Amino acid sequence: MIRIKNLSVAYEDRNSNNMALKDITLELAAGETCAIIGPSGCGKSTLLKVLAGIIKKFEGTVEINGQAVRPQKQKIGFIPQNYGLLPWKTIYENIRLGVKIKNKQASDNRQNQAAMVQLLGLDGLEHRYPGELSGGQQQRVALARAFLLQPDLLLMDEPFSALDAMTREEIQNVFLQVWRKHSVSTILVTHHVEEAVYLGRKIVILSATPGRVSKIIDNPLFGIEGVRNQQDFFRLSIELRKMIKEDWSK
Ligand SMILES: Nc1ncnc2c1ncn2[C@@H]1O[C@H](COP(=O)(O)OP(=O)(O)OP(=O)(O)O)[C@@H](O)[C@H]1O
Repeated sequence: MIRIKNLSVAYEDRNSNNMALKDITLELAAGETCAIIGPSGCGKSTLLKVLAGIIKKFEGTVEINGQAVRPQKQKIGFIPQNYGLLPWKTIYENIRLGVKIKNKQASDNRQNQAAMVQLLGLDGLEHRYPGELSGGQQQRVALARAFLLQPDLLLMDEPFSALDAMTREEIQNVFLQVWRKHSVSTILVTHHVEEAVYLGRKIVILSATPGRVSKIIDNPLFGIEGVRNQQDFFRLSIELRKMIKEDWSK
């Protein structure tokens, strides 16, 4: 369970306080996915950084499974916009990085790793370097690394934004396939309404700077096989787009 209560974050500039997030309250049940959508600069990345334990100075409470955020104790997977792969390490080493840091007896995980490599279609690429892979393949490596860690919480910051439309759809499906198997609690930041409807069990709309929660939508279409081609999917996407337009023009 992820519990955020009255979270406010301000960046200290030389002369003033720059409020990035204001009074955010949000709960996410274990194994749930949540898509965050908000205008540029409203504090989405800031929210992920608080949850990842990178930003430690804030007001309010943030708990992962009943405990304050402590990345040394909890397993938090973070996929940044550029995938966060180390260019000087092979794909094999990159995938192992998370478990290697967290679990000293990482040898137990070799079987899991082989299964994950197969699930994500990375067979045969293990000895290459990130620079020798396509964007979509690098995204798969980042997902394999995050899922292998079996994190308490997975954070993804616009992870599919650099991909072309077809690859994006394919990787979204890969994400859902792996998520179904491992049910990892996931918070995903996106600028795409359809992506929010496809991947978010909960959809959170944030208002313009400083980010506040404008709406939380329980998405009835999440996880339905083939939903992307159904009328309901288009209808909800249009409704959501309308809500967002109204909210952001306030
Ligand atoms: N290190 C920092 N110091 C001062 N201000 C910052 C810092 N990082 C972010 N900000 C400011 O905080 C606000 C929120 O930034 P953040 O990156 O969280 O927004 P975002 O919603 O992720 O934006 P985008 O959608 O454009 O990526 C912005 O006004 C930004 O200028």
